[in-house]
Amino acid sequence: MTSTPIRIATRQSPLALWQAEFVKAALEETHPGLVVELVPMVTKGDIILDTPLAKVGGKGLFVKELEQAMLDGRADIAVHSMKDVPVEFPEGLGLVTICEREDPRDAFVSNNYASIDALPEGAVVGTSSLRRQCQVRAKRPDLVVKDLRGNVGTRLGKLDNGEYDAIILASAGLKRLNLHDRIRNEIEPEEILPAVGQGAVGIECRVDDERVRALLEPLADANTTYRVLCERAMNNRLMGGCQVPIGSYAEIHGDQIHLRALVGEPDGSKIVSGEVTGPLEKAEELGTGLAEQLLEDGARVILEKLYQDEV
Ligand SMILES: NCc1[nH]cc(CCC(=O)O)c1CC(=O)O
Repeated sequence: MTSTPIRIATRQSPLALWQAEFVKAALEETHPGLVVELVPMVTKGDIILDTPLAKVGGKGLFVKELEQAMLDGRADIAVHSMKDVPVEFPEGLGLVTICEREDPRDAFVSNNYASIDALPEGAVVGTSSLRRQCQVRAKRPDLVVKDLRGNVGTRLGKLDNGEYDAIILASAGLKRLNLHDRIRNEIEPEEILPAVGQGAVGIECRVDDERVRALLEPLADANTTYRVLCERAMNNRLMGGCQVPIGSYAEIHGDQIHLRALVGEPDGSKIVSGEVTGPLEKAEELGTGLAEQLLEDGARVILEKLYQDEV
């Protein structure tokens, strides 16, 4: 079978390349004869590596160039970590496929300590995520949280240099890069709620590209899709980007979906949390409903201060 190749626009970090290769392999396996090519690109987020992301307006920093390539016809799809995908898409593009989720939990990584609880007073924890910072500080106000940027390898290097006593990373990223052995402790959602969509890979394409959409369809995982859409509906109502202290986690039990979520002050001094359970086919309504409840319960005050705008 000869056919036009499918071109995947991708960043060049090891994790981004792993994800693009994963989708390439899945497409080629599902559609024998199909040719899939990677189109490596550099995004603004890759260039501004020294400024804390929260200060440069993290939203979408890593995806704009990939989206432009799809709009210009230089690429057909882009593969994203769902937790980095912004709420809105440019006209003509959409997220059409969500693949099976890897471990959604955060991982505690340290050369000297076994868990957050085991850290001594004043220990330095590396993370640039306000969500992680908020939950770590809420649990252990005595710890010092220090900014930590760069791709997974860079972050591990900074830990090994002794700049931090421990760092927190997504388990999924470490597992994908064959770095499972660096995980000292899988942090359960009860301790730190993961980011919306964490551990799931999603695929974006031109919404009117019927051929590509049909080719992508078999790669979708129904359960992951319900869970991530539920989490994202909650996040969308809160207008959350990756730089807002919002955690959430949806799980499926039979035909029911259970969603937990929280919004906190970055310093952990206040956390508003809640949960909801309901029928799977109502996943998105449940997410929006939980967001409304969180706003009523105090999240509105926290978020309006962060956004300096009405929620
Ligand atoms: N924000 C960066 C990012 N985006 C996705 C992952 C990990 C994999 C995933 O969640 O799918 C990571 C690294 C991390 O947070 O440690």
